[in-house]
Amino acid sequence: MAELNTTTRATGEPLLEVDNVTLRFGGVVALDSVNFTLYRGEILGLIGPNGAGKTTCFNAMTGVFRPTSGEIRFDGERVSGRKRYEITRMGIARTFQNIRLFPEMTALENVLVGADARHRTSVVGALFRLYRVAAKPHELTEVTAGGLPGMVQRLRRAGQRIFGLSRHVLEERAAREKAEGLLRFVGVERRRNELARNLSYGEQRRLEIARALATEPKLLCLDEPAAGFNPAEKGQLLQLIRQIRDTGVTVLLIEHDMRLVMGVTDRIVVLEFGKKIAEGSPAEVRDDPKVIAAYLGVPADAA
Ligand SMILES: Nc1ncnc2c1ncn2[C@@H]1O[C@H](COP(=O)(O)OP(=O)(O)OP(=O)(O)O)[C@@H](O)[C@H]1O
Repeated sequence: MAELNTTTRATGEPLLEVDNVTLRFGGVVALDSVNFTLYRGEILGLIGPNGAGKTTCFNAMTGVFRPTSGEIRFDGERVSGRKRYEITRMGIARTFQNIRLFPEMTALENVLVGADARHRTSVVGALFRLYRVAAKPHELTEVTAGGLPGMVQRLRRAGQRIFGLSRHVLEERAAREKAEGLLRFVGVERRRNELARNLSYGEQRRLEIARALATEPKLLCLDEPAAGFNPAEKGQLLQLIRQIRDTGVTVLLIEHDMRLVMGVTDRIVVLEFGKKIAEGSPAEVRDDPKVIAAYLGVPADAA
């Protein structure tokens, strides 16, 4: 199935380096001296049987857990020890195994929240500021009170507020347009004003991807994005992942569906019991006796 892959667009330049990472939960060694590099522009699959350490690896990359030892570098900078929002701003976004949207917000608002994680001035904050400023009309009508100094001071304050407001309005408008573009990109633009909880399961999964893309990531980590999908939806997801990569975003994919993984990834890293047991092209990994043994549950030398 490797022939289904699009041409590798990786530049050969490392984007994310997992350097000898070990992560323990008490007595459980979830990651055991794991090493791999993700190259800019590639789609890398991270696979392995249940409990192999895939999600823990995502969690270590995105600041949920700190490695017990070893280091993760992104774009040359150390990730380990940074706060989650800092890592988002560095350019790593993710989706979750279990969908984590804001169910009582509209699809569009969910994407705006993603954009907000990135912006210097908060777009969501701007919406609230709009109400606050609109509630103070007396400051403009009383502008002549207090003589010339008071007038100048009030005019300056009003000017600053109006200037600040217009900047926020412009920023909010740009964010809205971008969010609508992302909803269009993932194919749920018709549902933009619908509450997230009313979207179908497949639409919610796509919405999660749009929200992650709104943070303008260099790297998008997808944790089992095809879980619960029918074959047609999996085919559409495969296309979407390729399109995401074609926009210049590097993709790290955890997925149990082998057809999807083999069809869309450029390279694959295989974990088992927290250790990396194989790495290579989809064809190499598919034919690796250690991988076959890990999946079939038989010793490698007997596979
Ligand atoms: N927060 C935690 N506390 C304790 N143990 C944990 C925690 N998270 C994961 N583990 C353990 O670490 C190991 C790796 O789990 P992880 O969820 O990373 O595997 P996975 O490869 O993502 O599995 P799956 O495919 O089932 O999602 C497992 O033994 C798991 O029980």
